[in-house]
Amino acid sequence: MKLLSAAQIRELDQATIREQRTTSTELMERAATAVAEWLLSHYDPHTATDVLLLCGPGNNGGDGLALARLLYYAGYAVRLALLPAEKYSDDYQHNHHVLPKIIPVQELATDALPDIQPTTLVIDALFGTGLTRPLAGLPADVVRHLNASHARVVAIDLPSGLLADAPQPDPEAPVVRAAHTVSFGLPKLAFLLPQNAEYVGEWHLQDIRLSQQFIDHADTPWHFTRYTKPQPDGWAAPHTVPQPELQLPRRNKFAYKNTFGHALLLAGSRGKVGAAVLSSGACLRGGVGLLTVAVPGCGYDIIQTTRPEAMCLADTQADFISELPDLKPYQAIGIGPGLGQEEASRAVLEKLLREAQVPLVIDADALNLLGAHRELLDLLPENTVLTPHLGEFARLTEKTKDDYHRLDLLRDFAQRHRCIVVLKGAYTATAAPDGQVYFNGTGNPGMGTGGSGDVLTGLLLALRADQRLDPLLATRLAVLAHGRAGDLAAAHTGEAGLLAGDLVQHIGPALRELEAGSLG
Ligand SMILES: NC(=O)C1=CN([C@@H]2O[C@H](COP(=O)(O)OP(=O)(O)OC[C@H]3O[C@@H](n4cnc5c(N)ncnc54)[C@H](O)[C@@H]3O)[C@@H](O)[C@H]2O)[C@@H](O)CC1
Ligand SMILES: [K+]
Repeated sequence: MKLLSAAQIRELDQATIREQRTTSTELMERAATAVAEWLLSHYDPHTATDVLLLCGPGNNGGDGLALARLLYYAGYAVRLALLPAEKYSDDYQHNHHVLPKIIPVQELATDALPDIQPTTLVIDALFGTGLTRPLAGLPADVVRHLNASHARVVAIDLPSGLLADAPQPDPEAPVVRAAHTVSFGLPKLAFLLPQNAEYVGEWHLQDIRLSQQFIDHADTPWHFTRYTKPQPDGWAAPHTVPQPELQLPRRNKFAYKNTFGHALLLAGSRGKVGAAVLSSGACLRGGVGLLTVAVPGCGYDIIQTTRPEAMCLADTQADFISELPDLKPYQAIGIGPGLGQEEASRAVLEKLLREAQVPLVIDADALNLLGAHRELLDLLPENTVLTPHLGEFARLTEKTKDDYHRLDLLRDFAQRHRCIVVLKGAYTATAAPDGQVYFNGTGNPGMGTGGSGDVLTGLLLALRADQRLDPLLATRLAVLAHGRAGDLAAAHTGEAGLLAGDLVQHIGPALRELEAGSLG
């Protein structure tokens, strides 16, 4: 799904009103109803006995007023605290007018801040996408007062004070720290950045039937991919059932090994042969046709024993890789997991970049070598996939000011070097050579464990060797399936107990779920 800017979201609201011949008041009612439904399914009216709605003067505040009415009728004990302003939006005024008179209303002032107890459920409807400047004065006092309480906060659309699509111009200005943010239709770019996690909390999307036509035509570089269960095809389901965004094509009954390619993995050094074991396991589970693993001499017995399905080439050096094998047999080549940074290994990487005629996947120490020898970046073949974590990415580019700056650098890097960059993190961001960026929605914090990246490299290598997939689809599928494997694994092990080896075990089931027409 696309991520739109605050300006595009305003246009989207207007387009929805025009296209559906409805009114902004009705759209606000839909929005408030959607939030009320979310609250009803999360907080019982009998236990949430003190619900305080903080409302600003615009449509976000209007949502809050409409919500107060709906919650009152649903049996919640609600009270309102309103920010005074010179001007209120029309729909704010309408919803103020139709508010049941029995609901207590307080006008906010610096010396009249609301009573907030740890047991109060606070709905933040101060500001949404219409925020134009950092909070100051009374609104800032209200937000500081709220953040100092131990109350649970649910933000409508956006935590107040946060911009939907840009960094905070004033880092000193306060932003509401919400436990949950309930937003409409599409996620906002701000939700996906680590620097905003403390404000956004968990975010949830409620469908309010915003214009799909407008969304389809909207121009944006930002996309979000989440796992959706595929619908069965054939007789069981009509064509009208939406299929997931990303699908792995089913294997043709007459397909043979060549379709799935012969991959070469260069990995491992003394003390880090485990990286080669994990990565090769992931490549095999990723469905590669044939796999050859090149390791230093010390890794030969290990690979032959742990991965009998793979062929193994032993380097003449015992401790690190110093030789590039003949590249002719291979349809895709991966390099980096546990490689080390010996000069001989750097020379192998350089030779590979100069000679390779097939897709490359570059990870870990191979990225560190690129960072230390930036002149090698000019040799990257088009559509090479690089998989840095934040630290490795910083070594390839420059020190970043904030998460937005990092995204700019990411897009710029992918465009300049005509490659695909997978920036690993909570919402792994894949940047394509055309500057489009795809955030991934699968995965969990348990995957922040040694070897998890090696598994992604192996899986990516398998999908890049698959002759049926284009480079970007292969990369996005690998990232989605890697996260999904993590989620399936964590269901058994818990997040803390998750090991990279568990990811390998769950790649098969994750890929099966992503197969076109699969019953999941
Ligand atoms: N437009 C629509 O049709 C819909 C809008 N919706 C809601 O409307 C919100 C956007 O509404 P608005 O565009 O009215 O904007 P907001 O309600 O987010 O804020 C705008 C108001 O805040 C004031 N303001 C902005 N920055 C300020 C600051 N730093 N300090 C003090 N005052 C400030 C503005 O002067 C204006 O009065 C969305 O986030 C969403 O919650 C939903 O009801 C869905 C439909
Ligand atoms: K809000």
